[in-house]
Amino acid sequence: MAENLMVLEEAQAIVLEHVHPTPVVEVPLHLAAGLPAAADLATDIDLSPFANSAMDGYAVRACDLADASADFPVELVVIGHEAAGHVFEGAVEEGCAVRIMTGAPMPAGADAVVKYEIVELMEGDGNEGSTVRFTASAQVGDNVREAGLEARAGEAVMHAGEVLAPAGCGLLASAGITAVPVHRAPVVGVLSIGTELVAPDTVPGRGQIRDANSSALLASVVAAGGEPRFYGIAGDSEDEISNMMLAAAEECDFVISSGGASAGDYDYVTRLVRREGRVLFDRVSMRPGKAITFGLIRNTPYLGLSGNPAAACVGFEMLARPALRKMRGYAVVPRPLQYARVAHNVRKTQARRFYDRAVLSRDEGGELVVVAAKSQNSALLGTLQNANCLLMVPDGDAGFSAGDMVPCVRIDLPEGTVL
Ligand SMILES: Nc1nc2c(c(=O)[nH]1)N[C@H]1C(S)=C(S)[C@@H](COP(=O)(O)OP(=O)(O)OC[C@H]3O[C@@H](n4cnc5c(N)ncnc54)[C@H](O)[C@@H]3O)O[C@H]1N2
Ligand code: MOO
Repeated sequence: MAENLMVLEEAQAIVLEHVHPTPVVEVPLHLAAGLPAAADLATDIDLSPFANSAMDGYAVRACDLADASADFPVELVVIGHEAAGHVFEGAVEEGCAVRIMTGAPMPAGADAVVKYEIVELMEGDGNEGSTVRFTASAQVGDNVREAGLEARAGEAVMHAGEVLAPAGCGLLASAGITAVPVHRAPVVGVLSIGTELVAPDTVPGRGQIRDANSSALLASVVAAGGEPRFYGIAGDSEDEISNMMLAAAEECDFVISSGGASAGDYDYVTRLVRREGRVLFDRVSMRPGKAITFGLIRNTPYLGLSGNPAAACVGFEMLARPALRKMRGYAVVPRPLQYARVAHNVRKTQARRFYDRAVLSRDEGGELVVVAAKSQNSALLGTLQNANCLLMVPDGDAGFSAGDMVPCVRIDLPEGTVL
C-alpha cells in the first residue's frame, strides 16, 4: 500500500504479543460473575455430600413395592421422618417407609422415593406410626439424587479461563470457596491531546471543542474489564504531552491517548513514543482509525489513537479491547461475525479496510439486513452510539453492491457469542 499501512490483524497480533495477564487477586463470589477464573478450583466435599430426596414423599425399598398396583395395593408403616434439621438415624426395613422432604438425606435401606401425591394415607398423620398405601411399583433410584452427582471431593468444578456465570458463583459456594482468584483489572491511563480541547463542563470558546474522547474511552475501558484513570488534557506541546505520557506509563498497566497521532504540525505522539521508548507501528489499514501509534514506554504498552472521535472508538474496539481482555484473563476470541444482506451499494474511496457504522435488523421476511449510516465521517459519535455492528469492507478497492451478503462485526455482543 502506498502509505505503508499495516494490515489490522498484524497490528492486533503485535499488541497482543506485548500484553500479559495481570497479577492474580481474589474477589468475593458475588463480584466474580462475568470474570474468568485464574486457576482451577476444586470442591473439598462431594457435591452433594449425601444421597437425598428430589421430592417430598416417602423413602421406601423399591423391592417392597415390586407388585403394587391399583388392584393389589401395598401398605407400609411409617417409622420416622426426615426434615430440615432432622435426620432419621435408623434403617428402613421390609414393610417400612420414612416420611421425607426434598433435599433430606436418604435413610439407610431406602432406595426410592414416592411423592406424596400418589400415596394414600390410611391411618395417622403421615408421621411415625402411620400406615400409607401404594398403588404403583417404584424403581430403584426413583426421585433420589445420588451423592456426588455434581462433583466428587477433590474434583475441579471450575477451570482456569472459564468465565463465571452467576450459577458458577453458587457452585463455588457449595464447594466451600468464598473468594475467586482472578486477574485484577488492568489500570489503564487515558489522556486527551489537543490545545483546542476543554473539559465537558466548560462552554467552548472560539476554536475550542469539548473533550468527548476521554469519556468514550474511559467508558470503553470499563466495558472491557479495565480500571480507567484519567490523566487530563495535554495541550499540543511536546513537554506537556511527554510529561503526561511518562506519568501514565509509570503508574499504569496500559496507556491510551487520543489526538496528535497524525501528520499535522502538532502531531507529536509517534515522535514522543519513539523518543521515550519504542514504536511498533504507526499506521493501520483501517477507516476510521488509520492514524494509530502503538509502542512501549518504559515497557508499558502505549496506544495513541486518532483524535477524530469515531476513529478513537473504533481504534479502541479493534486494538485496545482485545488487549485489555487478554490482561484480564479472557481467552482471545473475536466479536461474533454475522453475514447480512446489504440494503445499498457500499462505495470504497480508499484502499484501507472500512468498518462502516451500521445497523443490522431482520426484515418482515425474517432475513438479516444491514444498513450503514449515511455519513461515515470520523468526527461523528452518534452514528456509533446507534450502530450495533461495523460493516466490514475488505482491504482493496472493491466495495459491495446492494443485495450482497456482507460481513458485520457485532459490537453489541460479547466475544465468543454463538449466533
Ligand atoms: N495530512 C494528513 N492529514 C490527516 C491524515 C493524514 O493521513 N494526512 N489523517 C486523517 C485522519 S484519517 C485522522 S483520523 C486524523 C487523525 O488526527 P489526529 O490523531 O492527529 O487527531 P487531531 O488532529 O488531534 O484531531 C482530529 C480531530 O479530532 C478532534 N478531537 C481530538 N481530540 C478530541 C477529543 N478528545 N474529543 C473530541 N474531539 C477531539 C480534533 O478537534 C479534530 O477535529 O487526521 C486526519 N488528517
Ligand atoms: O482514519 Mo481517520 O481515523 O479516517 O478518521
